[in-house]
Amino acid sequence: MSENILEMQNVTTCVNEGTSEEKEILKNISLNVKRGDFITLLGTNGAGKSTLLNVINGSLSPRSGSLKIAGNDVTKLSVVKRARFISQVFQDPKAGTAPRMTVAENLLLAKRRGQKRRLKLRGLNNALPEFSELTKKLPNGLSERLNTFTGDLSGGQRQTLSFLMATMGNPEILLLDEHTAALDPKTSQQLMELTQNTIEEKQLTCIMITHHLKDALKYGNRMIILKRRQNRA
Ligand SMILES: Nc1ncnc2c1ncn2[C@@H]1O[C@H](COP(=O)(O)OP(=O)(O)OP(=O)(O)O)[C@@H](O)[C@H]1O
Repeated sequence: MSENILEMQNVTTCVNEGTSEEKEILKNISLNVKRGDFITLLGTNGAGKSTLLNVINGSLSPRSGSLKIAGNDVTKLSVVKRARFISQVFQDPKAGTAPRMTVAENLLLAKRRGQKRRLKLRGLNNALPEFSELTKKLPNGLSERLNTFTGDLSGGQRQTLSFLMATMGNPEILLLDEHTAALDPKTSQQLMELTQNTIEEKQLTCIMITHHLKDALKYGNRMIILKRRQNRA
């Protein structure tokens, strides 16, 4: 398959625009991502990797250039509206889940993503067998913690849950921003294996930021290295 799922054309981004602190972060970046690509994104601290993901997820608007996802021009689309195409897992295990909700409640929210919001989490009991099945093969004993508040989970369990929630709806693009970096080596390795298996099984398109060249070479089919611009502070 050679269809481009993401087309980024000459994107330039700027922070603190119009002030003395104005700074260009990305300049004229063009990138085509094919459906099914698993891209690993490397670069030194401050090179602009997270900024690139922020432009894709819509939390940062480009100063110039354009962005298409699945053929739709999303350049001016808000983060919320882009959420039907994109899922992201962040480095911080606290970022992807609601701490005062249980694992099962979080999963139900993820399952109903894009549907009309309801005040009550109806249907939770009916969904429990499905969630039990979904989590059974996952590392960290998550299937034993379905009724635990996510705030009481370990970092590894929480990050595994965030990853499951991000991928259960088969997003067009999965963005991983150093999602294993806060975990111990063994847990990090388990989550990387889960990541690779899920991407393969669901044939997802993924861009993953990592600082580990070994992981970048092992897991991706394409590697991109962002270089920090010399004239930037
Ligand atoms: N809102 C902002 N205001 C000012 N500077 C910013 C802002 N966002 C990013 N930057 C700067 O832009 C540059 C790129 O940041 P970014 O977080 O994208 O880098 P990165 O490659 O992800 O770095 P790291 O590997 O450390 O996470 C950095 O110099 C950062 O300080």
